[in-house]
Amino acid sequence: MDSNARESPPKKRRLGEEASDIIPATDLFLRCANLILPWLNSQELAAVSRTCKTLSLVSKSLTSHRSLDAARSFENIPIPFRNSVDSHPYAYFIYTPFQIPASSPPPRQWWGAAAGCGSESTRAYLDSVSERRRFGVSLVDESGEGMCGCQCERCEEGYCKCLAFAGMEEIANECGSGCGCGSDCSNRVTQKGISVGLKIVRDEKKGWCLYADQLIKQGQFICEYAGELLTTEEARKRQNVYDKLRSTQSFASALLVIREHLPSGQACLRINIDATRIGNIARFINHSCDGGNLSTVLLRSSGALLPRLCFFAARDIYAEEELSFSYGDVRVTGENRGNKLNCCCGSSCCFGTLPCENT
Ligand SMILES: C[S@@+](CC[C@H](N)C(=O)[O-])C[C@H]1O[C@@H](n2cnc3c(N)ncnc32)[C@H](O)[C@@H]1O
Repeated sequence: MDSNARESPPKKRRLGEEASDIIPATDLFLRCANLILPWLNSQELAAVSRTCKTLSLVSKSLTSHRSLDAARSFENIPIPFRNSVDSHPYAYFIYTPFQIPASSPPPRQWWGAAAGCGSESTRAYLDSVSERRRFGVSLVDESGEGMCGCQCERCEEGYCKCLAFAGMEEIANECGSGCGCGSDCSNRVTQKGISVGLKIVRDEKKGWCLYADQLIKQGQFICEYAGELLTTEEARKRQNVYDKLRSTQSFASALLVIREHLPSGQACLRINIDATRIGNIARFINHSCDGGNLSTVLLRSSGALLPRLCFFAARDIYAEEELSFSYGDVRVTGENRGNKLNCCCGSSCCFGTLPCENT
């Protein structure tokens, strides 16, 4: 027998090891990559993809999956990114469909791969989302015996006679965790998540923008503004950091300060929601000096401590229209911070600068 044609010696097996148990090293490497890479943020993914061809291919596939759904299956329908302006395929942030307490450091989230151990943790989180039914921070104890709420079994859209009779019409607008009606109740429109076609489109001047991807009828619910709930002290700290980042690089923050005037007219509740690191697709809604095409409503489900900022269509909105609202009055709030941003809303009444809150 020719020495070149000699068979290589059989691979040594450990006791009890079957031939079918041996996974080729490349397969094992690929499996590990598919388990680990979906947990990485965009910068980490880019760094890893430069190390070898296999990781570059896995990263490419993850990137294209990520660009197909900013909402990572947390919403009823996917919300894709569209970019014909530069080379950013998607924006990286952690997705939450509702307000959550501030988290430091931000958690990791599985994104971009169809199935695996990470997708199970996403599934568990999704189940807890539907369990909580978007009530927000609650005043109702675990047993469901609410401080407020009703025993209704059926309510009309936008109206529950128990909430009105209890003298709570100014405070609670939707049924919540203390109510007897179920999640199918028609007085829980904003708790059911996003049901209109949307997409996130890149603009040269404004960065990412939220667009309608279908006709949205006047009054239809779009989404709520979800993110981390911050104390005012933490909001001020973060705003300083964001201002500094913005002065050295292109950086878009999404920290919103909301003031709720309570029925007495005297007290004012201040809510700071930061969607910069953890948020939902509302973080892509840009400012328009003419008020835009969205109306904002502070909605509180019965039993909830804090209201939620919800966006509705202020008029019929056509597919391919950008969604926008007014961030505030530029003449009142714009004076205070030096670091002003140019407004590119394009409306005929544009003030030239973006409103900025002195947090
Ligand atoms: C809540 S984010 C909106 C999404 C943002 N465009 C992005 O790329 O992530 C707010 C930031 O968007 C930009 N922006 C919003 N409205 C704008 C406008 N009318 N003109 C220019 N930039 C705008 C500013 O950088 C602002 O700080």
